[in-house]
Amino acid sequence: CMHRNDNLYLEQFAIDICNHFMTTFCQVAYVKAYVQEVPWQRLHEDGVPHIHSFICVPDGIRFCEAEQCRNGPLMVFAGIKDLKLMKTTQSGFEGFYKNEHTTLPERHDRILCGELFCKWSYGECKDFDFNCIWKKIRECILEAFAGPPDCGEYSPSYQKTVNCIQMFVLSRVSQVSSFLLMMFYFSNSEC
Ligand SMILES: O=c1[nH]c(=O)c2[nH]c(=O)[nH]c2[nH]1
Repeated sequence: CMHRNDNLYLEQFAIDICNHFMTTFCQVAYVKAYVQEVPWQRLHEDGVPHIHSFICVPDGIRFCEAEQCRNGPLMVFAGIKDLKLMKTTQSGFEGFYKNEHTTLPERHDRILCGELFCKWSYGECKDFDFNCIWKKIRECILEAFAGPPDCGEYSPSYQKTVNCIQMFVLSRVSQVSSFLLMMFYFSNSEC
């Protein structure tokens, strides 16, 4: 059980586990440590923090991985999973390739709803402020998905939106050396 504390990184915990197994057992050839946060938030009543009660708010689960082969570099990855997002308007599906088999009509106003999974790598560096970078990437994802709060932004397809998010994150966060983003798209009846 880890407490949310700005000096404590999930990533550091995963790195420590890798180091522990590599240095303690000489027969170990490969270690991979996966750590994920459970998003408990303390309950508040009229602004007063509750002494013992919490609520689980899974609005994007933080996880990380540290991986090492003996004599190889220690690789660190982090990510967000189970992040459900929806746009109630300003979304369509248009401009896709069509031939004689195409039955799907173009749409210019629909609900876009999906679950995002993303994972990025930090390369070999271990001296980043992992908490700050994770928060920044989450903010970039939300900003690129939604657009400005007062007017939003039109999405011509979820593929285009996924691409915009990827470009936005890579342009804003230089510490990321690779970035994978997948969106599991829900049709309207599953939203
Ligand atoms: O944004 C979309 N991309 C698709 O590839 C697709 N396919 C589909 O049926 N609806 C949608 N919407």
